[in-house]
Amino acid sequence: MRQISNRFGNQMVHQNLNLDVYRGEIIGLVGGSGAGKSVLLRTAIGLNKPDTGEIILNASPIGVLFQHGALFSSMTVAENVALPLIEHTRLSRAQALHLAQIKLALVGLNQQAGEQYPAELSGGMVKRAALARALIREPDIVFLDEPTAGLDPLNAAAFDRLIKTLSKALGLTVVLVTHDLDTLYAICDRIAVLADKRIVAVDTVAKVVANPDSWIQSYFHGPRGRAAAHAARKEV
Ligand SMILES: Nc1ncnc2c1ncn2[C@@H]1O[C@H](COP(=O)(O)OP(=O)(O)OP(=O)(O)O)[C@@H](O)[C@H]1O
Repeated sequence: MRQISNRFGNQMVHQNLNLDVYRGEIIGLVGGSGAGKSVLLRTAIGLNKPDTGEIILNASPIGVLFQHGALFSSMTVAENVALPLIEHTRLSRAQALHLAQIKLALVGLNQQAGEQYPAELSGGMVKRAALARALIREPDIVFLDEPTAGLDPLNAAAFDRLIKTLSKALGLTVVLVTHDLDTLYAICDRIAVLADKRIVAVDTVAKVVANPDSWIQSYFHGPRGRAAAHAARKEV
């Protein structure tokens, strides 16, 4: 991202923002509520045209997991996962559904789950299904908006592991927006901090945590930040 600016009315959300994402890394984007993380994600994937600047994306296709999973309730889980193939390729419906089952297996969902409707699955299973859909066109890069939001801690940790395993096994680049400090410590190779309309720090977790910026200090060294850091150290 080069010199990105986004303005809504007289509200400037991003101003001359720059960020590089490296191939194969998991990079976490953090920032306060309303800092502009979702807008930045939408800009990166082309859903929002920035007022200035450019996105240089050497990847095609891309995969996206939206904040609320966004599966269609009137379709089965497998039909949801197959949809991008049905829309963007010449595969038959049967072929697309077959590939959907394979992707569902990759994220740990069986055939029976594929035949159910989203409302019949648990929150964790819906997230997995949404991830399978994001992966269905074999993207080089996926954008995940708060992937663990709404999951209980055990399911959130399992979903973190799944993202990391898939990223390393498939060489997949992952850009994720998160408020989940455990996710940051557990799976992110680097963290980008969005504050004051730009990326104020981008580095490994250890280096970002040591950054003297006041927002970073209060975010990572508040009670929850300390607990997450402590838990991460214990795991190592
Ligand atoms: N389409 C839009 N029209 C007008 N204002 C918008 C639009 N989209 C976002 N905004 C504003 O841009 C700012 C950044 O919003 P954004 O959703 O990116 O924040 P965020 O960092 O993702 O927040 P959160 O962590 O709470 O999800 C907010 O003040 C929001 O009201």
